[in-house]
Amino acid sequence: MSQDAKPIDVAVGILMQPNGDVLLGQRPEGKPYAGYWEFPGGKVEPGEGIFAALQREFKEELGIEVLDGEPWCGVEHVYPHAHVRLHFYISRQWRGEPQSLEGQAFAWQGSVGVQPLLPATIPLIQWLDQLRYGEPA
Ligand SMILES: Nc1nc2c([nH]c(=O)n2[C@@H]2O[C@H](COP(=O)(O)OP(=O)(O)OP(=O)(O)O)[C@@H](O)[C@H]2O)c(=O)[nH]1
Repeated sequence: MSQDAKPIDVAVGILMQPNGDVLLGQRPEGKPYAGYWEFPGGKVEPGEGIFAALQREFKEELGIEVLDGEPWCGVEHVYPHAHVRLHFYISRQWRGEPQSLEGQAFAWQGSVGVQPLLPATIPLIQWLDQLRYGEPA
């Protein structure tokens, strides 16, 4: 895909437990960057709201019903395969336990230790630590 192509909107959810742990998933085989860790989510479909897309992706990938979400930050990144505009939400309320419906690994993490992370997601980890633990930049 050309780097000038219109960015693709992607809805991404950070499920946060009361103790600050967050859920990450590993990209399954067959997708670009397979094996890399990411926050769950996926592309927004035409005519779909971003939060609605997030709810759909969590249902499809993890069997979770996301009940609320606060828009947190946006990140644009140009990959060789796509120019993406990521919309990160923080959610503290959901229903259900994560299940690996697409065969992917997932993990709850305090200080995020899984690697490798998708390049556009790397800066988020430090911002998240600042949000959760008030660490200086
Ligand atoms: N879910 C998610 N996607 C991310 C993150 N960071 C990041 O760069 N992305 C990028 O956003 C895009 C998400 O697309 P995807 O391929 O996972 O979406 P999808 O599940 O709708 O895929 P599909 O086209 O196979 O149905 C990918 O280009 C991925 O590299 C992240 O933390 N979470």
